Amino acid sequence: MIAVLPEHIRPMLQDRLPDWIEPIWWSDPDNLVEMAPQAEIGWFDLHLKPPALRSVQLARDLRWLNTSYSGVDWLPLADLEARDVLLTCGSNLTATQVSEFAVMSILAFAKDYAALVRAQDAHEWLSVPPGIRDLAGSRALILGYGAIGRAIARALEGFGVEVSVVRSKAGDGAMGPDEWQDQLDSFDWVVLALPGTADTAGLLGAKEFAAMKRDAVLVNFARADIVDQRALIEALRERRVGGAIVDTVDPEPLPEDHPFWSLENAHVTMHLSGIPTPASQQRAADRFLRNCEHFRVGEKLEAQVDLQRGY
Ligand SMILES: NC(=O)c1ccc[n+]([C@@H]2O[C@H](COP(=O)([O-])OP(=O)(O)OC[C@H]3O[C@@H](n4cnc5c(N)ncnc54)[C@H](O)[C@@H]3O)[C@@H](O)[C@H]2O)c1
Ligand SMILES: O=C(O)[C@H](O)CO
Repeated sequence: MIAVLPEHIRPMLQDRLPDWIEPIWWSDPDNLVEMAPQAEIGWFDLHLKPPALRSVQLARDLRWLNTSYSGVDWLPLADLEARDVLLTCGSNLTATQVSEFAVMSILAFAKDYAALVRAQDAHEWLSVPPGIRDLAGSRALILGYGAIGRAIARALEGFGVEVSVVRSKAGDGAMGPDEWQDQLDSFDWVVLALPGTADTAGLLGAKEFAAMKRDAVLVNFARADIVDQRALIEALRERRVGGAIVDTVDPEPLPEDHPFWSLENAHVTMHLSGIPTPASQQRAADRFLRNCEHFRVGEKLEAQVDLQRGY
């Protein structure tokens, strides 16, 4: 069976692929578009890049599509479902690194680490700390309690933060999707770790920012369109919220004159938190090989996306 696979994963896969797989290695977007029509199994990693979508469209023999990305909102899910294509994603492959980025940014915001760096650059000895927030004793609401939400919760709890969580079904101490809105005024950090789906689009807008504590910080390591970007910019300008840490923004990359660059209370982390590292790529390769065995015998695949639900 022909599998069109990424060249950069080749060293981790090559000698371990089962003999029923005939690999074809792609290395750049044009190359992928060219090879896609042959793919029965495809591993396409080109988040938000037009050639990825073109390749999915051209791969008419595709039976299983794999991606290292956790969020699959950029893929034509209804089309894949209509074509009976199985989709596996990168859920849990980068959760620890995303959570490290999230907690780093929260700490940097709390202590105003950027001001320390600026002071050092200016050879200026500060006599008072620029940031006076403590994590210990603060309260965080984490929306989305999957791989990333859980990793962020564990890390924040380690700093003494009191964490409340929301997932798609209430239970085991987690709130359900409609139970958090009227409690927004009790959190210092509102952290998004949700998938981008029809249900989560525009989940936070002017109404939610008005309900948050005036010094609360929105932390978005999920998807930009979960947040009404315009309303967030307005809330930041008018200081109706304390700040925002945004890993994902719309558009990406941000244009030169975008307000997020210059708003003092906005911290931009440039969607870098989930960029694959050698360790996460190794995990991706190992999972792909396990999934080859599941696929061969018709078993459910690891990290298989529910195409109707969208994650
Ligand atoms: N910033 C980055 O670089 C980066 C990296 C990886 C993932 N992500 C984003 O983070 C998302 C979450 O990743 P994950 O691996 O933790 O996913 P996951 O599938 O493990 O967890 C998703 C969680 O969201 C919950 N959820 C879904 N819809 C909900 C709703 N309407 N209300 C409340 N909870 C809901 C689910 O119950 C689950 O707990 C991804 O879909 C992706 O969009 C971003
Ligand atoms: O979903 C993911 O894995 C990251 O956001 C990269 O797109």
